[in-house]
Amino acid sequence: MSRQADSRNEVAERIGYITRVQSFSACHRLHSPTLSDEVNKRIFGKCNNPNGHGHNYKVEVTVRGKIDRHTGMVMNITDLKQHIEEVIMIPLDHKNLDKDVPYFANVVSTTENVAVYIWDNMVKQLPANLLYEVKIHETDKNIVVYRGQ
Ligand SMILES: Nc1nc2c(c(=O)[nH]1)N=C([C@H](O)[C@H](O)COP(=O)(O)OP(=O)(O)OP(=O)(O)O)CN2
Ligand SMILES: [Zn+2]
Repeated sequence: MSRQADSRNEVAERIGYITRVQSFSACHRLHSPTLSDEVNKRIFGKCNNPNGHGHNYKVEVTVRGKIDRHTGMVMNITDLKQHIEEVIMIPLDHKNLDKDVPYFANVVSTTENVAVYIWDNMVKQLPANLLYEVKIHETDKNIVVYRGQ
């Protein structure tokens, strides 16, 4: 091993990324309380159906941080699983997002806003500066990324 590599092994910090994937099922209706019924129908089309529609969402939660030289981990995935259970599964799985989740009473339940909801709650639970990205597959074709900006 070269001297440079030796010195990197001794002092340099390695940055790693961990992604945990979690699926949940929920229904919703795209409808903005700040727009008329007519405009809602025009903008959201079939997704404004008064009785709603459902998705099998797939969420990817990514954390970024130093690989601890003692544990070999950015964070323990067992802990990440527990946070995902509390932030995603308990409040959102098998729920009507608009009616069961108070946050969406006045916030349109687009996938962008679901990603913001997950980010805002996940960031409260994780150690500072660890959360990197929330990616949601609403369908196989519709994917949203939010990085807290
Ligand atoms: N910017 C956004 N646009 C739309 C969202 C959203 O969350 N953000 N959501 C919807 C609808 O809720 C719905 O998810 C769209 O479903 P659909 O068009 O059926 O999904 P696909 O594109 O995968 O289906 P195809 O019919 O095969 O194209 C709409 N817009
Ligand atoms: Zn939808």
